[in-house]
Amino acid sequence: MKIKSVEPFVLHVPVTGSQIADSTHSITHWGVVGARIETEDGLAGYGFTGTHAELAGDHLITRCIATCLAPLLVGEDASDVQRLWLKIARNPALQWIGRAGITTLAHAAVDVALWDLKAKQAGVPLWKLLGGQVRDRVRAYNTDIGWLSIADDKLVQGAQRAVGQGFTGIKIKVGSTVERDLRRLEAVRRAIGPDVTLAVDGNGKWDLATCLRFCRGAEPFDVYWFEEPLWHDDVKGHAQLARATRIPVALGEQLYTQDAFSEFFHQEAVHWVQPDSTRMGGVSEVMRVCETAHAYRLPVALHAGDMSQVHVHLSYAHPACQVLEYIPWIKDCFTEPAEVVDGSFRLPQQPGAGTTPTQDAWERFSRPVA
Ligand SMILES: O=C(NO)[C@H](O)[C@H](O)[C@H](O)CO
Ligand SMILES: [Mg+2]
Repeated sequence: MKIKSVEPFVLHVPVTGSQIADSTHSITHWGVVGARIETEDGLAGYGFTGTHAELAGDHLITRCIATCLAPLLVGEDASDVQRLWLKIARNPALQWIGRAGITTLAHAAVDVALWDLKAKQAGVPLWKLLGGQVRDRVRAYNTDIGWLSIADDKLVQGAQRAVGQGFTGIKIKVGSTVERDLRRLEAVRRAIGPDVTLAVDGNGKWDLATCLRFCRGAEPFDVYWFEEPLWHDDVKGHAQLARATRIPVALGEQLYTQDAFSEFFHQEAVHWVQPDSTRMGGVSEVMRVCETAHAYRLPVALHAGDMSQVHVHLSYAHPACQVLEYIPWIKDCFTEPAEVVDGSFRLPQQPGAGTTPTQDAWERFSRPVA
C-alpha cells in the first residue's frame, strides 16, 4: 500500500444547542482537523485531531500535516504504521520544534488515517485488527448533559433524560464556585438515584485548596471520579489530592506522551486513565498507554477528543478500557456514527477506524485548509 498523497482537511461542526461551556472553555463548534491519506491503489484513509474550531490554530495543524508530515509519508508503505509513527515522532527537525503540541496533534491525524487504511485493507473494523472484542459491551457515560453553561434546573432534567435513555453513567462539569457546584452535584445525585455512576470534571481550573474543599463536600454523593481537578502538569498536586480524598482522580486528556502518563503512574497521582489519540499522536501511542495502565492495574476511560468514533474500537479491543465518554456533536458526520444503544456503544461493523466522513459532512462543514 504505497502512499500517493497526504492532504489536510478541516470540518467545523456545531455543538449541541449552539454553545457549551466547561470551567475554562466556551465553544460553538468542534474542529475536526484531519488528514486524508490515499494509496496508489486508490484506498483512502482518514484521521483527525479535535480542536475548538479556531481556524488560525487549525491552520497551524493543517500546515504541519501538509508541509512537514506529508513529505515523510509519500512513497512509504502505509501498512508500516509503527515504523512510520517513529519516523515522524523521532524526526530530528520536528522533534526540535515540538515533542508535544501542534506536532503531536498533526501526527495524530496521520497515524489514525494509517490505522484506518490498515483496517480497510484488511476488510475489518479497527477493533478486529487490534485483536478482537475483549468485552461484550462498552458502557457509555454522557457528558453532553453536564455542561457548566446549563442552568441548574435544566441540568437535573438533562440528567434524568439521559438515564431515561438508558445511560448508566453521567458526568457533570465543575469549576465555577464550590458552593454552586456542590448544589448541582447534590441535586443531580438526588434526581438519578444511587445506581447511576456520577463523575465530575473540573478541566484543570481549581487549585489544591479549592479541590480539597470541594471533595470534602462531594464525598457523600458517591462521585465516580474527579476529572482534571488541577492544572494538567501538576503531578505533585494530583498525588496530594489522591491521598487526601476518597474520590478517585481521573486525568489524561491534556497529556501528549506516554512519558507524561508514566510520571502520574509512578507518583500514584491517578486512578482513572484518560488518554486521547487525537492529542497523543494517534492510536499507536494511546495503545502503549493502555498497556502501561493495565500493568499498573488502573482502568482506562478514553477521552472523547475524537467523540469516540475511534475510541469505541480501542475500548472494545483493549482489556484496560472500562467505560467511554459520549458526546454526540460530530457522530453524524461519519459513515458509521458511534452510537449508544441501551447505555452501551454499538460494536462497529464497517471496515476501518470509523473516521470516514459522509459527503453531506464535507458539503456542510468543510472549512478552508490554509
Ligand atoms: O473535558 C472534556 N471532556 O472530558 C471536554 O473535552 C471538554 O470539556 C470539551 O472539549 C470542551 O472544552
Ligand atoms: Mg474532561
